[in-house]
Amino acid sequence: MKITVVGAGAVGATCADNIARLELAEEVVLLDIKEGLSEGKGLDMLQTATLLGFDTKITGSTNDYEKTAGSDVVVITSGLPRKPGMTREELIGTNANIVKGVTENILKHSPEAIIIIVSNPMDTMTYLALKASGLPKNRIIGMGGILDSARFKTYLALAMDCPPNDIHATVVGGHGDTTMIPLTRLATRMGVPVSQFLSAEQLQKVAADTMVGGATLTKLIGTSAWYAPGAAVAVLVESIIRNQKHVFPCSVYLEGEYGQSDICLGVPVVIGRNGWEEIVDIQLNEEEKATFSKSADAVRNMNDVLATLEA
Ligand SMILES: NC(=O)c1ccc[n+]([C@@H]2O[C@H](COP(=O)([O-])OP(=O)(O)OC[C@H]3O[C@@H](n4cnc5c(N)ncnc54)[C@H](O)[C@@H]3O)[C@@H](O)[C@H]2O)c1
Ligand SMILES: O=C(O)C[C@H](O)C(=O)O
Repeated sequence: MKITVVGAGAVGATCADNIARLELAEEVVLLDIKEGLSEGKGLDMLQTATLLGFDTKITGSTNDYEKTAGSDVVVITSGLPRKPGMTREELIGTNANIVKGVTENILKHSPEAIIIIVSNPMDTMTYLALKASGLPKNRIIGMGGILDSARFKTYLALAMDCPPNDIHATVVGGHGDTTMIPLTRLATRMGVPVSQFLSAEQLQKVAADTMVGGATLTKLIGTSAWYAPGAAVAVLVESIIRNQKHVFPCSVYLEGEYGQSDICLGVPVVIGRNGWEEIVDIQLNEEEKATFSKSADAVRNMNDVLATLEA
């Protein structure tokens, strides 16, 4: 197996590091436009192999797509991150061109690849990659919901003072400060509804903290997060490579599911060797359906901006 990560910045390098440690492929290629960055970070990572005991070749590449040829999975993280006070949506002007160009270059050398989109605004970048590539819909996956769900579980665990791994909870909808939907009603602590442990006010605060989880970190760090995003990508790649069939919330192309069409939005999907293989219907209640529909409207408005950029 061969996996390429495009963008050797904070998120891309963390993805590559996790993927190498998990030995998900014989070779991981890290590509960036900044001269020497991916070669340097790749070599640094490779020098952890004897310390951490993994056996993955790591190749750096300054914009040479020949080196990515024959990749089974490609993760696109190239593009600007937001600064404190910004929304992810404000990145569209710069990142749309980057994501489109990278997608085209990747496919010239890896026509069979499954592509994971990380660059923001992620749902719109996923839609753009799908339209620009013409690939079958199951091979384009936007990563956001896995990260948002990890944050949701973390905040729930902190509020209940319990281990995060005892929590099952999911976030659907868009990967935006106002578009993501933490499904509080369905969250459980080992199968017991979290409402049995937390008041309505506490649950509301957990949901609100989850929604601005990325903004909170951006304010603290000065740029956006990378440890949890890198780990979230790695578990997604692992489910593909090892055909694990995990159900993860991912941004995928909807054709009537959840009442939406011609849009990429976060819903639970089965992830296996073919990419996303099936959409799982959560059976949202009326209130959740209305929130999902509002989230879709906001993402669709962003998708409409793409046409103005191309003009
Ligand atoms: N979907 C998510 O859950 C999620 C999570 C975290 C970050 N992000 C997004 O991921 C992106 C990257 O974040 P980061 O913190 O790693 O930023 P970063 O600035 O650290 O790294 C981005 C890298 O992309 C490179 N790049 C730019 N144009 C390129 C091109 N045409 N080809 C190859 N490389 C190119 C840059 O040189 C840079 O090294 C941002 O858009 C950020 O908003 C998304
Ligand atoms: O918050 C951001 O801008 C980056 C990313 O989408 C995140 O949620 O960490």
